[in-house]
Amino acid sequence: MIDEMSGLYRQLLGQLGEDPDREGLVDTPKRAAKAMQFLTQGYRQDIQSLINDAVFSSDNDEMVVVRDIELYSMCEHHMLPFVGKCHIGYLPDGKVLGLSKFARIVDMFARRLQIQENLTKQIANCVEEVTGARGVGVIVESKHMCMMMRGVEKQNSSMTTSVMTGQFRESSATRSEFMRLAGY
Ligand SMILES: Nc1nc2c(ncn2[C@@H]2O[C@H](COP(=O)(O)OP(=O)(O)OP(=O)(O)O)[C@@H](O)[C@H]2O)c(=O)[nH]1
Ligand SMILES: [Zn+2]
Repeated sequence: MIDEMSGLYRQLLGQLGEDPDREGLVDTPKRAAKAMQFLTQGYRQDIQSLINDAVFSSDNDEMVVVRDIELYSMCEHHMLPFVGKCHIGYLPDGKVLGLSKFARIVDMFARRLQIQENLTKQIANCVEEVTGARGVGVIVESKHMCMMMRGVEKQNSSMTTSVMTGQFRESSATRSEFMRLAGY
């Protein structure tokens, strides 16, 4: 896969008017292919091995919030990065998830070609499925390079998306508690 992708990057360099054989670029196709593979590794990950049974029984049924998980993804329209943070809250129902797994779930979905709305929903659905929670809230706030480096070239706008399920959707008190704990 790396070799084939390197070939494509080499062609791309040629299309850009570059000389792929000049000193600075000799290893670039391979590096770019490896980088792209890393940035899209979410396609090749499996949720079961990622969670690795790190779901623990607990009789604490109060809200858990993990905030400020940094997020690097790429938009499916331009294949340019969008960068930001994600906050996840859930109401456990007898089971809690290992803390690091929230960040792993975010990365698994972020390292694919995405739109932010779908990414937010996929994270929420996954946390809900894995924990069997009474409700899940996910907020993603990010800046899109396709709006900053090109296109409308707006440097200061950011996009916030949220998905609330179960009790987070039904109860405004639960939602408010989540927003407060997430720092809003
Ligand atoms: N809703 C949403 N839109 C996104 C996201 N990432 C990129 N976009 C938008 O996708 C749209 C694609 O619009 P097109 O008109 O097909 O593409 P374009 O000519 O490159 O658009 P401009 O960016 O306006 O120059 C743009 O409005 C982007 O800002 C995302 O995560 N969510
Ligand atoms: Zn884009």
